[in-house]
Order: sequence, then structure tokens, then C-alpha cells
Amino acid sequence: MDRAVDELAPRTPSGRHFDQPRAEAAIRELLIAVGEDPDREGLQRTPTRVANAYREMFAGLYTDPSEVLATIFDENHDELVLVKDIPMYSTCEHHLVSFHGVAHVGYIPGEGGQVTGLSKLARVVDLYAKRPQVQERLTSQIADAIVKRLEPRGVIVVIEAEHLCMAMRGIRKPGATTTTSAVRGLFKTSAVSRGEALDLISRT
Ligand SMILES: Nc1nc2c(ncn2[C@@H]2O[C@H](COP(=O)(O)OP(=O)(O)OP(=O)(O)O)[C@@H](O)[C@H]2O)c(=O)[nH]1
Ligand SMILES: [Zn+2]
Repeated sequence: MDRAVDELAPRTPSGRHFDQPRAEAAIRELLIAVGEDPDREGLQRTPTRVANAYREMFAGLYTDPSEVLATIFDENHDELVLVKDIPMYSTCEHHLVSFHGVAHVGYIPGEGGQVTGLSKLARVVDLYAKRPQVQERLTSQIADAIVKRLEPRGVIVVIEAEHLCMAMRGIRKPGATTTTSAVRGLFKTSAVSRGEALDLISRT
């Protein structure tokens, strides 16, 4: 397929698109590079399957965060809203293997008491997780997107994840988990608010 006319390919907000033929050719090359025969029966469709998988794993490159946080309504709620244990799968940008775990996302609505749909918080997690990532940046991007769109009094994001690049290769420490947090607004300035949120997050 001519790349220039692949109008249906998903695009980043900046206009770049997922190049399926190029991804398939690269996977075929990789199979050759590791000493495999890409034409043997079991591998014939593998470049297509893997390209499709990457298209899905990096789908967040092609979505505008403001679209995801589009649903906002006035609830006049000025207390904490916290969604815990959101399952999260991302891809380590150093090794292109998974890091996965849970995300906890909380915010205190701003002056106008504006809230967003609860599912939208999980959608923001997905949007930034489905990119080549490092955990620290993923955590900050989720917090900053919520600040930008909802103008809340505070945002707290905590992610706990296991990195397969540390488990299945390299240092080989399966079970080691990494916790990152990003706090904005009230959660940064008030130790009490931050402590309350962290207490709720750590409760099982
Ligand atoms: N800070 C941070 N580091 C990460 C993340 N994901 C992977 N890493 C680390 O990125 C580092 C890359 O180190 P390099 O020395 O360039 O690569 P490497 O030789 O494959 O490193 P090893 O994993 O130690 O074998 C490793 O220490 C990984 O553990 C992440 O989300 N955040
Ligand atoms: Zn890694």
C-alpha cells in the first residue's frame, strides 16, 4: 500500500501516522536478524500480527488528550474523587517490553466544582500508557493532562508497576515493583491532603 495514500492509518495530533507496511517489514527483518526463517509456516503471518499489536500498544500516540477528557459536568463537588487500582499496561521505551501494574488517580475539583466521568480518568491513563514510555513521565503526563483540562484544586497520581525489562532479562529481579507519584496543586502544598489521599490509596 502506498504510504502517502493510507488515509485510514491512525495519526498523531502532529500528523504522523502508523506505517503498517514499514512496521511489518521491520519485524520481518528482525526475525531474519535473530536467525529465524520468516517464511516458515509458523512465522508467515507474524510480521502482520506484531505490527497490529504495536499499533494497539502505541494507540495513545494518535489520540488527543482533550478528546478523552471531553465530558465535563458541574457537580458542585469540592472533595476528593479517587479511582484506585486502574489496570495499566505500558511499554518501556528502552527495551520495548511491557511494564504493567496499577494506577491510582485522584483530584479535588476546582472552584466551579467541575468533574469528569470516572471512566475518563482510566482513559487518560490508557492514552499515555499506550506509548513508548518511562514510568516517571507517564505519571506526570496523566497529572498534567487533568490539571490542564479540569483546572482542579489538586491532582494526585500514583503508579505501581513491574518492569519486565528488570524481570525477564538484565538484572532479573521478578517481583520488584516501582512506585512513582505526581502531585499537583493542593496535594503538593498541603501535607494533610496528600496524606489523606495516600492513606486511601494504600488501603486495601
Ligand atoms: N527511570 C526509569 N528507568 C527505567 C524505566 N524503564 C526502564 N528503565 C531503566 O532504563 C535503564 C536503561 O539502562 P541502559 O544501561 O541504557 O540499558 P541496559 O544495558 O539494557 O540496562 P540493564 O537493564 O541494566 O541491563 C535500565 O536501568 C532500566 O531499568 C522507567 O520507567 N524509568
Ligand atoms: Zn526497560
